Amino acid sequence: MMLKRAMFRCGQLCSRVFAVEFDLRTEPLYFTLSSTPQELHQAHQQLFGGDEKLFSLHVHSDSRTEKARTHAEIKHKLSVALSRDCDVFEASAFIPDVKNSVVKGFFIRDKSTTSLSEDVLKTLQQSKSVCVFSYKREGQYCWQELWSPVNQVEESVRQYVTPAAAAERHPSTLNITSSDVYYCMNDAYEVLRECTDIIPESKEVLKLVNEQLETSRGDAFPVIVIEGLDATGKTTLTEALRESLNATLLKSPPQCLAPFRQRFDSEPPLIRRAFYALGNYITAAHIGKESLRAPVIVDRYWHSTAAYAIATAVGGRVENLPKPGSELYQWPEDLLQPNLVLLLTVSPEERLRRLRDRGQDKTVEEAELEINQLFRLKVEEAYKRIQNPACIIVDASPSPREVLQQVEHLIRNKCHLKTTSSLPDETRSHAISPHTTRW
Ligand SMILES: Nc1ncnc2c1ncn2[C@@H]1O[C@H](COP(=O)(O)OP(=O)(O)O)[C@@H](O)[C@H]1O
Ligand SMILES: Cc1cn([C@H]2C[C@H](O)[C@@H](COP(=O)(O)OP(=O)(O)O)O2)c(=O)[nH]c1=O
Repeated sequence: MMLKRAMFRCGQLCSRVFAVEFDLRTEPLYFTLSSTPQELHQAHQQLFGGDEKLFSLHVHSDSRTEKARTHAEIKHKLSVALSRDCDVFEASAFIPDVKNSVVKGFFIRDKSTTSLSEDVLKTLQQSKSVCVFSYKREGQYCWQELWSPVNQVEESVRQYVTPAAAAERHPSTLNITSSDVYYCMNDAYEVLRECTDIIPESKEVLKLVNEQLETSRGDAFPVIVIEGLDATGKTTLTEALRESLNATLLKSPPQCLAPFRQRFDSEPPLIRRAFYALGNYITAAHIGKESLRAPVIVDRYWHSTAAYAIATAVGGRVENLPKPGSELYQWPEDLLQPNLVLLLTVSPEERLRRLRDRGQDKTVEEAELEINQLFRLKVEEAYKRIQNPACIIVDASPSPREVLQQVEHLIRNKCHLKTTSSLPDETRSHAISPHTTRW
């Protein structure tokens, strides 16, 4: 029974294209399966041509929360339980251009002569959501079969690995909508509602959302969002702007969600990103109220939520990101829009200096920067591709005072707002007023 179910699931997988993130600097290795032997290309030989043991493992479930949590659990187990002789690559099985068709998983290359990887896979395979394949070679060819630790899979058919053309859209971009980025409040709300049994804090977060549903914003004071990677100077600038504009300072996620943040940060992206998305709607409600009284400065908002989510979801290199203009960079229809979004940018070296000045451990931070170099590049690129409203790039490498002046200048031009602090004393006045025209 168990085997039948596994075979059914694997059968569904076999009609897909497989992608293995074999080398993060290049595009994935793509292959399909065929009942007749197929010669491997040189690129595929690198993975399938040696004499290492090869396995792939995919996580399948009708429940999205169960699927996300099982995937995260397996990722963790593979990273701690396998020996150093094993390479683990991100892998997926998908139908090209079909949204939500991706079944995520891992590809394992075991160079050892021990049976450790088989033992680990045996335990993992006990989960009804996990499907394991092994890969065997014969001369030029390599075939995939449903893996069983006791070799009882007589019915299993040999499916030959067949090199496939690169997919136009990187597979990781197919499942982003409503799994990593939420384009309306309800989608994010539903995910947390599905989690209330396993994560009791979800109830409290949903309660806060219900209490603070967005109030409408009429002709109000301007709303200016400051975005950027960690240590680009957002806190420094937003504090200065609060002074100079006599503004209210808000942030996303809002203070009321701070007690839950750590809990949700330890959850897989599906749940963690829903939490951050809801944070924006609470902040939006605060913006709606506060902008009736004064200009509002927001430290991170939707751009951060979407850019970090997309950069985490998209494996490998920057080229794998959704192309500029993709619908994945659209602003959610039901989320209050700011008047201006400014993206602070500094060179990686300057960022490192600022992180250090802030007291972060030098070696830990350097190692992190190195490992996450690709991630940072992807976040920054995603920031720049988000539309309606798009962000304006601000070079944040000069002194805090110069950055403030530059930003004040932009605000004056774009929001028709007079600012006071960095002007000469005699010209200072409380010159900020609400707008009579629509922003
Ligand atoms: N324009 C600037 N020039 C030099 N150092 C800066 C500048 N802006 C901020 N810093 C310093 O860099 C560090 C990070 O700034 P911070 O405002 O906390 O960044 P963020 O809020 O984006 O993480 C702090 O130590 C801060 O004093
Ligand atoms: C607002 C937001 C932040 N983040 C991430 C980005 C940063 O790595 C991290 C920092 O958040 P932040 O609250 O700005 O912390 P700090 O004040 O210490 O800089 O949270 C998201 O992943 N999604 C979001 O929606």
